[in-house]
Amino acid sequence: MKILNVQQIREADQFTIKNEPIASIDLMERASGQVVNWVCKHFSNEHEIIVLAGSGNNGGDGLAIARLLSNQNYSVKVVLIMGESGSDDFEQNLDRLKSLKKVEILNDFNFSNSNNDYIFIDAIFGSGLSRPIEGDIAKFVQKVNEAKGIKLAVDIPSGVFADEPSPGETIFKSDFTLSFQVPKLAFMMAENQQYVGQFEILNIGLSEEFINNCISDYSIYELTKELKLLLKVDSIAHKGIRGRATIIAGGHAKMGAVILAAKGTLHSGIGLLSVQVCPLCIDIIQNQIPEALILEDENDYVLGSFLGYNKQDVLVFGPAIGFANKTIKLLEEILKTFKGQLILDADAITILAKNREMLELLPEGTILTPHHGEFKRLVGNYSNNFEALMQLKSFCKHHKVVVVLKGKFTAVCNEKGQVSFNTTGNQGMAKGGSGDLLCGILAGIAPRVQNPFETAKLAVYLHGFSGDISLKEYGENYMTPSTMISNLKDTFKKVEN
Ligand SMILES: NC(=O)C1=CN([C@@H]2O[C@H](COP(=O)(O)OP(=O)(O)OC[C@H]3O[C@@H](n4cnc5c(N)ncnc54)[C@H](O)[C@@H]3O)[C@@H](O)[C@H]2O)[C@@H](O)CC1
Ligand SMILES: [K+]
Repeated sequence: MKILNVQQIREADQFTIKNEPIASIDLMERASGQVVNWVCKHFSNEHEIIVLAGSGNNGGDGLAIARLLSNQNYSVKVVLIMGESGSDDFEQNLDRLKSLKKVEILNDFNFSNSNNDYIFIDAIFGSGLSRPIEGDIAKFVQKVNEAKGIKLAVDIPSGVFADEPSPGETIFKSDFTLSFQVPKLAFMMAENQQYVGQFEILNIGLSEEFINNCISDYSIYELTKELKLLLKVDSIAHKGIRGRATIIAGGHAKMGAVILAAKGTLHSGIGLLSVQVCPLCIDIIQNQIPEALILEDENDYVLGSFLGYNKQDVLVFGPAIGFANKTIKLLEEILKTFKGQLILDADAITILAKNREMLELLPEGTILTPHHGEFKRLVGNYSNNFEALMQLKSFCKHHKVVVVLKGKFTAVCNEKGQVSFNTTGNQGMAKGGSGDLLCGILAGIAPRVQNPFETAKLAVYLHGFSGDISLKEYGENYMTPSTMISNLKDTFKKVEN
């Protein structure tokens, strides 16, 4: 699903109005109708509806929504935040609403009576927001934010800028945001979560042709039939077709990370798995992962032996591996010689950040999987996710790598600076070991997908999906990366069918 900026969405509106053709007021009616359908589906007409309308087209939507909900027998009140004169479509909808005579139209609202059955619909500002909300409107929005009731934003919460950081201090806090046709970049930024709530994209019939032709660096990942085929192998498959992976992670007393990654790789379809371990840890792996071949390191407590790896399709390096000089040298050697798919995580990323000359050795197409703390070590500090995104794109372009920046909406970026956001996953996954499992899944599918960007997007999706199953099955407290490994079973069933 493509993410478009405000300018592009405006052009898509205009193109649709001209070429469908449809009058602007009728397009507004269609958009409002979709919001009303959604409300009717989710909330009974026992709820009291309060529509907060600005004077632009977002306000126009609000007035149409008020009329249509009233026609569905909801009790509706409208508060005109900016008076009675506004855009053409606003004024036309105000006339329609007045002639309906069923909806009370107010200039202010007494919040003291509001309760949890109230639904406040924010149609104050949409994509036309051009400056922070201030003065009386800000005071009003603050009162709504403090009031009891369900909060629903039309298109975008008032005060949130769609394409850039929102500088204002007063922003409508929604439980649900019902946005038209395409998601907005702001929805993918963790700092906006408290305002956006859960977002839904409503199809209002804007020209698909126009949207397909829009160029955008941003999209939301969706699993398609073609992507599912990436994981299929011939019925005469042998382990070579499924690929060979080696995991170089952990070290003495840090074998948990290795086991989680290794299980992730095995249960994602790898043909042959090898694990490099210190001699003292061989038994642990042989007990826990009987499928794994052991590559014995010559060091007792840290990993440091370069073992060739020339038959390997994919190599994971980093989880809990530490920072011993021998380990750093091993990574350097691998960067210089390994020709397959390299996946670098955790301590490997910190090693690169501290030994910056090694960054220039990164093979093209390497997948790096930092969380924000690790990414900041690589690129320096940033204060919001829009800045992080710019850093992400420039890092990937400069080093010609794929970076998985892990967070609420994990962003996967390729060497062209194209960014795909993932929407599977949940807060129950924010636990130690979750990243190790992701590395494992990446390694498990990489040899079949054979494209680092597609591998990373799909692995992040699968990882989040199994997290979502775990959440349903076990709840956010009980679930662990280990339950997610067992839920890979249903995850792959879904993907395979
Ligand atoms: N035909 C279309 O173009 C469609 C537009 N739609 C709706 O139209 C919205 C965009 O409408 P508009 O472009 O009229 O913009 P808005 O309705 O967001 O508001 C714009 C108005 O508010 C003023 N304004 C902006 N920031 C302000 C601030 N901080 N304080 C005070 N005033 C401020 C602007 O000067 C302008 O007059 C979308 O979000 C969507 O809800 C939908 O009806 C779908 C179809
Ligand atoms: K709004």
